[in-house]
Amino acid sequence: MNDEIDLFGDSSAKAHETPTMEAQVQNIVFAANDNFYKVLAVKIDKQNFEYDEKEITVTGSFGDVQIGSSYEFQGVLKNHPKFGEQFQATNYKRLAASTNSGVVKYLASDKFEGVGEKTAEKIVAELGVDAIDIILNRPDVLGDIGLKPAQQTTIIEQLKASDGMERAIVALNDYGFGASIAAAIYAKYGLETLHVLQDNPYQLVLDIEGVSFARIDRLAAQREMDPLDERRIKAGVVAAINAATFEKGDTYLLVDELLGEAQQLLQRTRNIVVDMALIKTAVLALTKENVIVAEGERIFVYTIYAAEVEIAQNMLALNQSAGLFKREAAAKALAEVEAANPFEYDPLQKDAMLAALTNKLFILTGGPGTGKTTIINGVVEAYEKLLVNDGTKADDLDKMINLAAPTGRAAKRLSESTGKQASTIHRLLGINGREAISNAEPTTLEGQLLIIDEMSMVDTELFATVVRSAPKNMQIILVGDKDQLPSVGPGRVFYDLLASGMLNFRELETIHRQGKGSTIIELASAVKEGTVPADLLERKPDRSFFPVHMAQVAPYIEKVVKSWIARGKSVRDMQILAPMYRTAAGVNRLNLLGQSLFNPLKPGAREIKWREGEFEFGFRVGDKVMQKTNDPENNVFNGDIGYIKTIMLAKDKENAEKADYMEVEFDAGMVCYMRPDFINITLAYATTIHKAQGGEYALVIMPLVMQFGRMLQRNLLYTGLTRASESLVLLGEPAAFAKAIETEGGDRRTTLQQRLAEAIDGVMPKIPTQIKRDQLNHAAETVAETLKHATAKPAATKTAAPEMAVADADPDTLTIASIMEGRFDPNIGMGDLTPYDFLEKA
Ligand SMILES: Nc1ncnc2c1ncn2[C@@H]1O[C@H](COP(=O)(O)OP(=O)(O)OP(=O)(O)O)[C@@H](O)[C@H]1O
Repeated sequence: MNDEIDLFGDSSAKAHETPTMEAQVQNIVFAANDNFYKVLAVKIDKQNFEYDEKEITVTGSFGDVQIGSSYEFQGVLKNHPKFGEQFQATNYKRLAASTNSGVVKYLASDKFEGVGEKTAEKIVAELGVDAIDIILNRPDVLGDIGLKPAQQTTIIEQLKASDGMERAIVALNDYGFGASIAAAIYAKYGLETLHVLQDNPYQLVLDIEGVSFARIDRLAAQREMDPLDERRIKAGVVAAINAATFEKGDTYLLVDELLGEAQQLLQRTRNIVVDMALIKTAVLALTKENVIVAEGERIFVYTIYAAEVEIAQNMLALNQSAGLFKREAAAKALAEVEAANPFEYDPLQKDAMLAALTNKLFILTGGPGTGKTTIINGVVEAYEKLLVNDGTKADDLDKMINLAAPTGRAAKRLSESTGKQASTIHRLLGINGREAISNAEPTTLEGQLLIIDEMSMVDTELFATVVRSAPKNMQIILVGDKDQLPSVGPGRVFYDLLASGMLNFRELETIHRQGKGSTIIELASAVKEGTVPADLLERKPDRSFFPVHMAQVAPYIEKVVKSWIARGKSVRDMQILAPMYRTAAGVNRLNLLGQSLFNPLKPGAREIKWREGEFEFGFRVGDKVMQKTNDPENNVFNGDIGYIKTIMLAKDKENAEKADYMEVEFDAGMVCYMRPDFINITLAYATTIHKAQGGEYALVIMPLVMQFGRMLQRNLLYTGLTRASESLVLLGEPAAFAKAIETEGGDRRTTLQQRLAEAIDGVMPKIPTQIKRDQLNHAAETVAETLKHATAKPAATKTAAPEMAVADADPDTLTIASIMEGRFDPNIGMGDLTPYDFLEKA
């Protein structure tokens, strides 16, 4: 039954070079319940690689593995830090069963309801060791040997399902899909998986997150699928909307933009000409199939369109219902909580807490140090008191309140500050972050209350999933800082919910954090207000701004870092943040600098040379690194920070596979990386501000130079500097600081506020609304025109940074105008001041 499925005709040739073994499964040590990942204990019959033992652990994506059956496994031998040598299978196939007892055990297992050991023994006695293949080929054989009809049906259906699943997994392994993504694909298509893969692999682009158009296009090209096939054009259109909305954070695209983007994508990946008429036909077909929705000139992916509508409807309905507790009871509980506090809540805080306790929906925003965490704590405590008064047992309280945040790091901080269990939103909803969120089947939340912190980072689709998972009577409190960067994914939910003015919210204004953190917070407030503080360049106990040119950024950071190290401080407590990767003040360059200072290459020490595009560096033991993708199997997620503990080099032949190998220690535990996995980590002495969202560091060093160009935006600057809890070192051009403040970037095109208004008026949009052909014709003309001009335009030239060196400016008389005009020499006024001074006194 298990003929090797060779979709693209190249796997058999590779099989010879790939480490391969035939082995009998002794036991299933672990089977993930939400994907195909399994750990098997096997006894080796034969292998084509060096390995002295007879038994080994095999990991990988497998279907319904049968204990006692023999399989051929292909993959690599790895050295796991905890579990020793393991065979990591990239694919497998079942060989003919080798023992009768194995087949009996399988048929008698609880997969086959109503089939006991006796019946299983009877089947094997009659049909022999090949019983399963015989039944699959000739199902009526079970009747012939006298099984009851119900038993026949159970066995045949279960065997067919398991066989189909196995074929699908083998094919998915062949494509190189990992366990989670394979599970997402199988969850979507079930027994149709093979059919979809063979007939229209482009469907995966539409249905499964993380399956890129380019990847499927490469595979389809190998199969010589027609590049003008309608299925390809449709997938290209959807991929183009997804790419454009993700890049800009908008929830929709204008139709003329879409046609242009789609044409470019479809032409680029196969180097062909795609007629606009074909794309228009595909757009029309997709609107008819409800894959995309057109509303006037705006085109949405259906799931995002529906997500905005759903969020609006749910939020409004929730907002109109009263909370579980009455005002008097809530006030009494709050007074008790406050009495036990070392301080009194300010009036705005009190008001916010009362609103949080007595409304079904409550939204809280505030800058750093205004007491958001304090309010979460107070509300949780008061809520627990109220629940106990209402008869909830103390042991059940934890189940009643869900605390969640969008990233692992933010969840950890929430858990530390509340002393209660907090999880990522994904984990709370039981979704692994790999399947398209619209395909995910989240668990229904339990309990009475859901509090989400760092809400500004939550995107439209994730929040729609939250809303869908929360039972109608669940109270929701959303907490965040609206002035921070919006989510990475499309939308700006938190901002829109607040800006609509239709939902219960409070904004905290009084800064309560005293002492060390205070002038950083003052600076943050000024940035938020859009003003450059007069004391920007003054030295404060906790912050300083060193006015330097781009070329001096690295040498100055070096001084700051050396001083940090000299004071016995650790790399763990500091972070260099920059808005972008390139330039001499960008993340890449500063990572190399950070590495050279914190972890210089010692003579004879190991280093694995690596390259990310133009960025070349080496991984060393001790390096601070960041995970760049979600890896639910190892419990590490995009943005998690770890430290390299072990490096093995291929040339030293220290591991069985004689390969380059690293082990990285994360909070969640040790994770191993082989060369193909190295792209999942990068150096993290410096990171982008986006990646640092939700994190907090004792020291933040942040360069700001005009060369950062478009990235100089107010909310980016604000997010970066509010990551600092004790010390902040800004360095660069004051003009860049001023430009960031002037630029209220991040204006995303979304319709959530419009949907809220429609919901309140009771005129919800009809889903879907179809696009008209004349609208497309008009759009196509615009695109053709734009493209014509675009080809005629010379390549964009970089805008030069404004001249800064005018030597007669005095920092004491610094004005915003002078900064903006560049009438300021960044070096004047530095005198003997060095970063050492700042840090020595801090
Ligand atoms: N009413 C108050 N009186 C005195 N101190 C307060 C008051 N409210 C909060 N604080 C204190 O101010 C500090 C900052 O509060 P909190 O951590 O809750 O702010 P936050 O908004 O969550 O800040 P961040 O976003 O930076 O984490 C804490 O030390 C807290 O104990």
